[in-house]
Order: sequence, then C-alpha cells, then structure tokens
Amino acid sequence: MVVATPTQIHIEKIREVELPIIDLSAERSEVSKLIVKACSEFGFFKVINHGVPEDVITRMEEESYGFFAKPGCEKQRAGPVNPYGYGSKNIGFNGDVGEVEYLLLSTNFVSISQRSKTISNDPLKFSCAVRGYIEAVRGLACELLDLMAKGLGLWVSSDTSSSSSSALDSASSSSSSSVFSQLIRDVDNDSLFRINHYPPLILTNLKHTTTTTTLDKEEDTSSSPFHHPHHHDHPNDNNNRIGFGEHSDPQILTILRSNDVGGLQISPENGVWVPVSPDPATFCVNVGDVLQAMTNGRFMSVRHRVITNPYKSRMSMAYFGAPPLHATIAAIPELVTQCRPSLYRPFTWSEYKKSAYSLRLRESRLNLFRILEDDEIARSNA
Ligand SMILES: C=C1C[C@]23C[C@@]1(O)CC[C@H]2[C@@]12CC[C@H](O)[C@@](C)(C(=O)O1)[C@H]2[C@@H]3C(=O)O
Ligand SMILES: O=C(O)CCC(=O)C(=O)O
Ligand SMILES: [Fe+2]
Repeated sequence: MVVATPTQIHIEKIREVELPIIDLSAERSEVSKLIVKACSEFGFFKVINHGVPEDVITRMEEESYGFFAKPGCEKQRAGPVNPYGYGSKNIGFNGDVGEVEYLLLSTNFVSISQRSKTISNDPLKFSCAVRGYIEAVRGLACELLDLMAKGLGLWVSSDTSSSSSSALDSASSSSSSSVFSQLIRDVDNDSLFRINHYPPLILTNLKHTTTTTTLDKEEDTSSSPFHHPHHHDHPNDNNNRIGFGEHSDPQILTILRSNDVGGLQISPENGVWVPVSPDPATFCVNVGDVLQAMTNGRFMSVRHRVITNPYKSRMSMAYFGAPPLHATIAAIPELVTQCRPSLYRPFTWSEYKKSAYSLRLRESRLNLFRILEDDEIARSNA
C-alpha cells in the first residue's frame, strides 16, 4: 500500500478545488458580491440559471459537430485563419501548435453570414444558429459585467431592486450599462466567437504511426526561450497531449461552454494546474487581460490550457467579449488610490491586440504595459 505523505495530500487537495458556482437567479446584490469575490480570488467561475435558452445552445452545438465531422478537405474550404476561418493544429501566427481544430469567427453578423457559405451546406441555418447563440451569450456577458461593476461599487442602476432581470433583457437595455458592458455593447466591438474541437488522443496516436505530425514540432522546443525541460508538471508525463497551450485571454471577458468531456485546466499559481470539471449545463466565465487592467489588478486574468482526453473528443464554444479597436483601456479612477497606484499605462485595444498577436501563446502580454515602481526599476537595473 502506498501511504501519501502530508505534502502529497496537500497537492491532491489543491487539485480538487472546485470553481465557485454562481446562481444568477439569486438575489442580485448577493450575486454581485460573489462574482467580485470569484474574479478577485480565482479569475474563473461557473454560472447556473444563466438564462441562455437550451435550444439555442443545442442548435449551435449540433451545427458545430456537423462541421467537424466533415472530411478534412471540406473543412479546409473555411480556412485558413486570416484572421477568421478554420484552423487545424496551428494557433495564432507565431508557431504555436496544439491538438485542436477550430473555427474562429467575428461576431459581426454580416461577416458570419458571408463566412457561413464556406462552412456549411446550409449557410442560412448555420449563420442563424451562430447569431442566436452570440446574441444570447453576449447578453449574459453584459449582465455579468454589470453585476461586476455593481459589486465594485462603480455603478448603481435604476433597476437595483429587480432580482429577476435576465441576461437577454440586459443585452437590449443599452440605456443602463456599466463602464465594462458598454464596451461590448458598442456596435464597433471587436468580440470573437471560437469553436474548438479536440480529437481523442488515441486517434492522434494512430496518425503518429504513419506521419510526422505538428505535435513532434511542438515537442522540439529546445531552442525556444520558453523551453522548461525540468517542469515538474509537464502535460506529456501521463501520455497527455496539449490541446491548447497555456495562455491568458486578451479580451474583457470569456464565456465558455463545453460538452461533457474535460480537459480545461487553470493555473492559479505558477506550476500548479487545477482541472475544471466539465458541465454542459453551466457556462465557465473568465476574466481577460483588459478587465484585469481596467480593475487595476483587482480581478485576475488567469492562465489556462487544455489537455486532450485519451478516448473522447472535447468540444468547446468560447465567446470573447472585446472593446472596439479605438477604445482606450485604463484603470477605472475609483480603483486607483495612493496605496494602489495605476499598474498599467493606458492603451487602445488596437495597440494591445497588435502586441498580443505578435507574441507566443504562453507569453505574458499585460506585462508589456506594466508601470514599474521606482524600486522595481532600481532592482531591474541592479
Ligand atoms: C498565439 C496566439 C493565438 C491567439 C493570439 C496569440 O498571438 C496570443 C493570444 C491567443 C488568443 C487566446 C484567446 C483566444 O483563443 C484568441 C482567439 C485570442 O484572442 O487570443 C487566441 C489567439 C488566436 O488563436 O489567434
Ligand atoms: O477549449 C477550451 O476549453 C478553452 C479554449 C481556450 O482557452 C481559448 O479558446 O482561448
Ligand atoms: Fe483561453
């Protein structure tokens, strides 16, 4: 019998941590407080009773399965990603790879209906499914951002007494929106929609026996500045494969929904990876870099990654709520004090996006905009 040492028990406990689950049908001021706590302590949380209709989700999921089930050559018609389209294994433009295929779409409806012609044999059905899903999930994102603003004491709306306004009501009532949600309600918002499909590891391994896949390229990282040969939690230790390498999301807020296959892991601290249990009935929400900057570091944009499952395929759908390109991002004045001066210099989303997209997935983007304190400058010069 193997007896666990206290340290091992501690590590196991860390790995069992469950994300906060927030019930959006509960009393609003209570919900606001819980969301602020979750964003400050975890940067991630799950929501239930979110108001996104089940048939809207099912329709989108079925269209997505339909697309990924097509032969490779047909899927390629929707590619390559420039900046939208179909991608397989390559992520971004700087050499990152993973065991994933995906569709990356703008949330602009004209763009979606154009793109649908290369994605589906029934483009109208596909674009209607995407439109319905994006409208509902954007509503949820606005609702959550408004609750965050309330919880931070930044915004008091005329409807504070209402405990039942749904996500969809919130999306349409642009007269009452917070400093956060108005960015993604703006007609020029730069939000994205991404559908990821991670085939099972077994399938991947079968392909390995006949061809050299891009995974081999990924493992040969010895010349990369990010090569960590002694990393104690290397995802390949247990024959796992990286589906989507570690990164933080650059935007304001991400609303993620997956099927019942796990693989998503978050890293609350360097070298620690906590699995997020999959639950198709919930949305998993995470703070992006822009929200971390706007809250002056009160909310955390946490690194995460996806490991492929050996036997089952994971599918996830992510809405990334982003500001218009010209919007200036700066810490909210109420969150800047003498004791807590501004952590980041103001930047436009266009500027941030440009530098974010010039970096590898695992690099820290926000650090490029960090204002260093005098003592930090002295230390870095020493
Ligand atoms: C390597 C990259 C892929 C990415 C753009 C980037 O240069 C760095 C951020 C990556 C990310 C992570 C969250 C989203 O999935 C994404 C669409 C985004 O906005 O930033 C991806 C980008 C991508 O896949 O193009
Ligand atoms: O597929 C997932 O669960 C997460 C994907 C992700 O982090 C992303 O697309 O940015
Ligand atoms: Fe992500």
